[in-house]
Amino acid sequence: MATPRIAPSMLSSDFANLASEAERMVRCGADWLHMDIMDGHFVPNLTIGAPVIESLRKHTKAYLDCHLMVTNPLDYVEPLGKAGASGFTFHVEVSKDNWRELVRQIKLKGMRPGVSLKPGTPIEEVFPLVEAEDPVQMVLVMTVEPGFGGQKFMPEMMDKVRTLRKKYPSLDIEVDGGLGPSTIDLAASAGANCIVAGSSVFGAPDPAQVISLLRKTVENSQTKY
Ligand SMILES: O=C(CO)[C@@H](O)[C@H](O)COP(=O)(O)O
Repeated sequence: MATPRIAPSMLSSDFANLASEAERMVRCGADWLHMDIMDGHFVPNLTIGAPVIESLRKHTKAYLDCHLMVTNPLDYVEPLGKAGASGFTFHVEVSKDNWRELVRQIKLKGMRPGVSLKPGTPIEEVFPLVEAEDPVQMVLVMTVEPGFGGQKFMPEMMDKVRTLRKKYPSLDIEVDGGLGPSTIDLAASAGANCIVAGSSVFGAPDPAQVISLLRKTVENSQTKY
């Protein structure tokens, strides 16, 4: 069984107070901190890069789950490894020719490799990466178009999660976009165990309560599939 991981998306935090926001999320029960790295090219938004991860690393020991929404992920491996990133999840759409090299480099730099796919990308495209001799260790199924927080969850993406869970019982399957108390049932019952949640956590009067509810829902669902 895959371990439940609740990962608040720091994209919804107050970037001017990133260190204290990170500490607050850890105090509220976050397992991972989800860091959205966007290059303004792969997606129409620009966020943070290795220098910010390096600064944040000085203030927290938390697992920094980096999601690379960038056109050239290979360029980010060395700087992010040095900066102290924990997970490095790249997009399959831009890595068709070099994913083996990417996975190799990510591991070499001490990070955990993951692959992500946009809503329009068929799930079959990630199978070779999970089944490789040197495989990715997580698949991140996007449940919104990547680029911005606060969008509506796409329930039709749950077919992808179900397919993955059936094929790979112990794989880390992460979902990202529009997750919160009203959508977690669908994601958890489909088989997701890593839950990224931005606005539902940061916008809640009691983020700890939301994080706890997300975790309990994942735990309860795991006994049923
Ligand atoms: O990667 C992304 C958006 O591209 C996400 O991580 C969002 O930041 C999630 O935010 P919510 O949909 O939970 O508000």
